[in-house]
Amino acid sequence: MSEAVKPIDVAVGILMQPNGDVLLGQRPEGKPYAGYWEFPGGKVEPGETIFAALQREFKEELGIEVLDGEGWCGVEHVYPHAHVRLHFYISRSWRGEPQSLEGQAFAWQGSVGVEPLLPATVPLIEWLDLVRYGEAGQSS
Ligand SMILES: Nc1nc2c([nH]c(=O)n2[C@H]2C[C@H](O)[C@@H](COP(=O)(O)OP(=O)(O)OP(=O)(O)O)O2)c(=O)[nH]1
Repeated sequence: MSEAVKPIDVAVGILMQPNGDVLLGQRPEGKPYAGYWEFPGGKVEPGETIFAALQREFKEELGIEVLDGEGWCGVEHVYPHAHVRLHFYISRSWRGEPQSLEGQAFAWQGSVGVEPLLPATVPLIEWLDLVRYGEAGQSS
């Protein structure tokens, strides 16, 4: 079973504007979970640091340069297609305007209204609201 398989490291970036809005992208056709929404990112390549992978993915997917990032949390998830270990970073500092270089849709979101989200990302949204808006921002 999958416990013998080494998880695949994935670098995931949450770009956060001063008002708390965050950037989500929609997975393109041809990938597992096509059409699902996610925070931009991708697999870490051999020999690459997580943050370097994050910078490379943002350049490739969105044409922006991530200048700074703070490791936020790690989540492991076993999908039918892969066992992934997600490394989430929050970045408040980047250069350039996101462009859809791989044909994917993307959207800045305050309270996250796009769906469906990738299953491993769903629980993050509630935790993220605590980072963005504090306890007072919790609706229930
Ligand atoms: N980018 C991203 N990936 C996520 C999130 N949540 C989540 O479960 N994942 C999973 C889905 C995938 O199994 C994996 C990311 O791999 P990917 O296939 O998108 O990576 P990649 O762009 O390097 O893909 P490729 O080169 O193989 O085409 O992480 C998330 O919020 N953002």
